[in-house]
Amino acid sequence: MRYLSDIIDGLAFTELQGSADVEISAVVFDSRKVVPGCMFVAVKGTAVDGHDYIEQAVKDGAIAIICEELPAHTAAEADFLMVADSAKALATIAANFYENPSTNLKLVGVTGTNGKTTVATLLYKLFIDMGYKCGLLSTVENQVNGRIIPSTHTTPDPVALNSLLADMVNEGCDYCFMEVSSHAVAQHRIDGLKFSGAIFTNLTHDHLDYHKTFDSYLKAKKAFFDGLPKNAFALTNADDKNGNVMLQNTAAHRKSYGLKNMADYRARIIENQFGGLLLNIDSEEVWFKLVGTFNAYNLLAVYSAAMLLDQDKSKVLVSLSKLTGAEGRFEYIVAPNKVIGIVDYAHTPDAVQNVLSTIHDIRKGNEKVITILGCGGDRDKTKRPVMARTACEWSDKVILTSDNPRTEDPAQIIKEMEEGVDPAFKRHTLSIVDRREAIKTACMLAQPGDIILLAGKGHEKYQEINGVKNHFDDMEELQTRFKDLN
Ligand SMILES: CC(=O)N[C@H]1[C@@H](OP(=O)(O)OP(=O)(O)OC[C@H]2O[C@@H](n3ccc(=O)[nH]c3=O)[C@H](O)[C@@H]2O)O[C@H](CO)[C@@H](O)[C@@H]1O[C@H](C)C(=O)N[C@@H](C)C(=O)N[C@H](CCC(=O)O)C(=O)O
Ligand SMILES: Nc1ncnc2c1ncn2[C@@H]1O[C@H](COP(=O)(O)OP(=O)(O)OP(=O)(O)O)[C@@H](O)[C@H]1O
Ligand SMILES: N[C@H](CCC[C@H](N)C(=O)O)C(=O)O
Ligand SMILES: [Mg+2]
Repeated sequence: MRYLSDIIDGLAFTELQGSADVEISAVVFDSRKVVPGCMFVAVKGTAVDGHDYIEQAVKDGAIAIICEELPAHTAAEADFLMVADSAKALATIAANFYENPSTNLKLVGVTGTNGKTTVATLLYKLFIDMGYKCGLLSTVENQVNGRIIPSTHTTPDPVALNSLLADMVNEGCDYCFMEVSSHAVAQHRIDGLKFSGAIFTNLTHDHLDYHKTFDSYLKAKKAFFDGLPKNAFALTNADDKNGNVMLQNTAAHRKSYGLKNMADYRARIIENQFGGLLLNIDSEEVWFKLVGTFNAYNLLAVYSAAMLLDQDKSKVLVSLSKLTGAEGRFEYIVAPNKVIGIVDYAHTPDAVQNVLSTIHDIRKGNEKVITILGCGGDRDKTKRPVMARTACEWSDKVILTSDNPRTEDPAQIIKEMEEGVDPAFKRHTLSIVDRREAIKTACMLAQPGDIILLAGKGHEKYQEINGVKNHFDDMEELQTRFKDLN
C-alpha cells in the first residue's frame, strides 16, 4: 500500500479537492481497470479522452483523480488533482508508486527505426552470459532474469513499465535493457525513468501516420537523448545521417560507433556469409553468428555499450561471438530440395532493402530471390508503395500479400503497395491476399537453391484481422511447406 502523498511526490498540481492523505491501492489510466481505492489518471488519447470516464471511475471506486480539467461535477468521494499534462504526470506517479525502480538498477534504452529489438536482446543475452541478473523489455517479449512475460508493446505504458522494473529490482537484477519507441517518447511513457545509457541505431522512414513529418519523428527520438542525466552515456551511430543530432543537446557523455566515419568505437567487415560475420572490431578479429551489414552495426552498438558499462573487452567478445539474434530476425531454414527460407521482421523500406541486399551479398551464385511482403493496416500508408518498390528492385519475383490488415481492407492495402511497382516489373509480381496461400505459391515456384524471403511479421504468432488475432506463424508455415519440397 502506498500513500497519496508518496505517489504525488515531485508532481506540480494546481488544485486539490480533498486533502486527506489516503492509501492508494493501484494507479490506473483506463476506467475499465479501476479497482476500489485506486487513483485514476485521465489521459487525453488519440482515440478518446480519458476525462470522459472520470465519473465512471469514481463510481467504480477510484478515490483520487488526476486530470487536466475538472469535470462539471466533482464527486465528494474522491480527491481531484489538476495537472498541466496528465500523460507526464502518469509517468511520475507510476514511478513513485513502484518506488522509482529505475534508480535501483542500470537501465539502458535503445532507440531508432530498426535494430532496437536486436540490440536490446543481444545486450540482455550478453550480460546474462557474463553472469549478471538482467531484465529485458522488447517487442518480442519481456524478461525478468529468464522469466518471460509476454509483451503487448515495444515500450510498455508507464504503469506496466515501472511494475516490470520493480519486479526486476525485487529479483536482484543489475541491469535492464529496453527498447524506447518514438511513440513511447511522444506519449511520455518513459518520463519517470532514470537511464544509465541510451543507444541510437538509425533513423529512416516509418510511423509518419503518427508523427506526421520526418522532422517530428526525429525530434521524438532526440527528446530521449535530451532527457538523459549527465552521468549516463549517449551512444550514437556515427554513420547515420542523424546520428549527431541525437547528441546535440544531451547532458550525457557523448560516444559514437561506426563502420565508415570517425567514431569512438569502430569495426570493419572482413567476411559476410550465411554462416555469420567476421569483423575486425576495436582491432580484434572475431566471428559472429549474425548475418549482414546491418547486424555489424547492431553488434558494434552492443560491444560499445558493454565497454561503456565497464565490461572486460575479451570476455565481451567471447560471449558475443556465441550469441544468436532475436527471434524472427533473419532466421532461416533449408528444405530437403535446398530451397532456403528466411523469416525476417523487415517492415520498413530501409529494413526491406537491408535484408535483401544482405541476401544478395551472401548468396553463392545466381539463385533466384522470391520475396513475400505485406504492409500493416492502421499504420503509415506512405511506406506501402516504397516497400513494394524496394522489394521489386532487389528480388526476382515478389508476392504482395497481407501483413496485419487490422481494421483496413487487405485488398486495398495491396493496391496501395502495387502503386510502387515499376510497370516493367509487373509480370514478376503476384498479389495474393491470403498470406498462407502466398507462402504456398512461393514454395511451388522456388527451384532448388532459390531463396524465399518472408518479410514483415518475424516473431509474431498471429495475424490481426478486424480486431481478432488469429494464430499465424511465418516460420511454422514455412516449415510445413518445406517438408514437401523434395
Ligand atoms: C497510437 C498509440 O500509440 N496509442 C497508444 C495510446 O492509446 P490512445 O492514446 O489511443 O488511447 P485512447 O484509446 O485514445 O484512450 C485515451 C485514454 O482513455 C482511457 N480510456 C479509454 C476507454 C475507456 O473506456 N476508458 C478509459 O479510461 C484509455 O485508457 C487512455 O488512457 O496509449 C495506450 C496506453 O499506453 C497504448 O496502449 C496505445 O497503443 C496502441 C494500442 C498502439 O497500437 N500503439 C502502437 C502504435 C505503438 O505504441 N507502437 C510502438 C512501437 C512502434 C515501433 O516498434 O517502432 C510501441 O511502443 O509499441
Ligand atoms: N541496424 C539495423 N539497420 C537497418 N535495418 C535493421 C537493423 N537491424 C535490424 N534491421 C532490420 O529491421 C528488422 C527489425 O529489426 P528489429 O526488430 O531489431 O528492429 P526494431 O527497431 O526493434 O523494430 P520495431 O520498431 O518493430 O520494434 C530486422 O528484421 C531487419 O530486417
Ligand atoms: N512496431 C511496429 C511493428 C510492425 C509489424 C508489422 N507486422 C505490422 O503489423 O505492421 C508497429 O507497430 O508499427
Ligand atoms: Mg522492436
